[in-house]
Amino acid sequence: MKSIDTEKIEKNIRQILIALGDNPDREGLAETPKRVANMYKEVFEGMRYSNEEVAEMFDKTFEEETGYTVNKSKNMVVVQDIPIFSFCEHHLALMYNMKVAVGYIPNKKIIGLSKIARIAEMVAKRLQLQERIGRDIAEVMAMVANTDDVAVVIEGEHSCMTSRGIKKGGALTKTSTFKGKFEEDNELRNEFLLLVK
Ligand SMILES: Nc1nc2c(ncn2[C@@H]2O[C@H](COP(=O)(O)OP(=O)(O)OP(=O)(O)O)[C@@H](O)[C@H]2O)c(=O)[nH]1
Ligand SMILES: [Zn+2]
Repeated sequence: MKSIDTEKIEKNIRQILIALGDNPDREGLAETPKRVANMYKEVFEGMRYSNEEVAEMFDKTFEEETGYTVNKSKNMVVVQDIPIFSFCEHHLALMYNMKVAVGYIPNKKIIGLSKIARIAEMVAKRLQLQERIGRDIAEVMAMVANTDDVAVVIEGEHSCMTSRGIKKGGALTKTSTFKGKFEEDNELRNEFLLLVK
């Protein structure tokens, strides 16, 4: 676990305000460096933890009592439409309208459903790439669920593409990550994609 140096962020945001030609001491801006530092602490919380540490944090599983996996090795659990925000590492720009779908095939134990959303949220709270958010979620899920059979689909809009640069508002990026049986078994992968459509 690492800590986020809010004092350093505060000092540097003040310098950015000066570089922008504004007066950091005027009333509206006086507390802005502190506010931004606190905001960064919140929205980049996931940078404090490795994927292993995130897995330990949300490792709430239940022995599989429902018979869900008995003789049906391919039964999957899917949680979709998990809303997240993130920040692209290239521009520090917001990724928004993001929705995550996570599927896995239980291996003797099942994960508390809210923990799946918590995992997605925590890894998104880093300087990210959409592709890497998918990989991070899949990696943490695999550790918590003790299975390699994990699928993640993410869609999102990137403000670095919609509000600046090429300015293509509405352009939607979709990424997928498949591990284990989802990677090997076309039928299974298609079933997952059909479920989350
Ligand atoms: N693969 C991927 N690319 C991203 C993501 N977020 C932002 N990018 C892209 O990262 C690239 C950075 O490209 P550069 O050419 O270095 O940056 P730039 O000059 O600001 O480029 P433009 O955005 O085209 O104006 C851009 O094409 C962004 O659209 C992401 O999550 N995944
Ligand atoms: Zn960007």
